[in-house]
Amino acid sequence: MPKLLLLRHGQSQYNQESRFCGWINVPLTDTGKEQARSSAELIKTDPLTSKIPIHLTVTSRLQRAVVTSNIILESIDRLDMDVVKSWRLNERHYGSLQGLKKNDILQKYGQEKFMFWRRQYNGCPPESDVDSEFYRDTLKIAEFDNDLAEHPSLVPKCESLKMVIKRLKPFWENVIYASIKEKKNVLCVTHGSVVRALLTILYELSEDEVEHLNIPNGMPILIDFDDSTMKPKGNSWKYLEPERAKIEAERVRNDGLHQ
Ligand SMILES: O=C(O)[C@H](O)COP(=O)(O)O
Repeated sequence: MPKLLLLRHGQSQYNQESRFCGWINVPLTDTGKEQARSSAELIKTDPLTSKIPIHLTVTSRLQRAVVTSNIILESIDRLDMDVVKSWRLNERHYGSLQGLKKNDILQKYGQEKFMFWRRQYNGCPPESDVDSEFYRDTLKIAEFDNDLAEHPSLVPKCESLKMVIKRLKPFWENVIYASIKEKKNVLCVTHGSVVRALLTILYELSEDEVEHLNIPNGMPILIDFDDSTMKPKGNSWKYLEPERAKIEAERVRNDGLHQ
């Protein structure tokens, strides 16, 4: 039964500072690195995953995900593994909110608008100013990711979850799902919005269901695929640590709500 191990990167500098991050290429904090090591430990020891050979790792172009995957691969002694990196696994582009403190945006625009931008399926933040310092990392990724360099019209200035699903689908079909169909196990280390987007694709979540989904840092999710239908088994995904994931997801939901 092929498997997908899916997780959000460990805590980043902007997670710690409660700032909108998107495509700004901030590093992991020490806590984030520790979370990556704990994820690896869990993958190595949990009876559901300890015997599973991982065949392919996929991650984004942002260092918080790349470093999380490197730490995991080093900890499970699989630095030899093929790793595919793509902008299509990048966090949702948070437009002109990138770099700003979440609570400042809440105070300025109110909770309804704040949560619309953070969680609604069609919630697209205002566009980035392409000359601003907060757009520099976007331009750098656009230059060095071949796929994006060849399709400059795809470089985002802001994104809703709906837009993330659209740009993610080709990578899902051609890389992740293509490997799963060959009975390979895939590790995908990505970002909160991309995990939400993948779960929406896999479980056909409604706009309302995905609006209430919050993804904690560094907590592996296991998805088994049925050998004959090649669809996810059961009607939901499994966190390796479900109780802790619930608590941490609530913390993510409340990010920025208090000063
Ligand atoms: O890009 C970001 O700011 C975070 O990684 C996700 O933030 P959110 O939980 O506010 O969407």
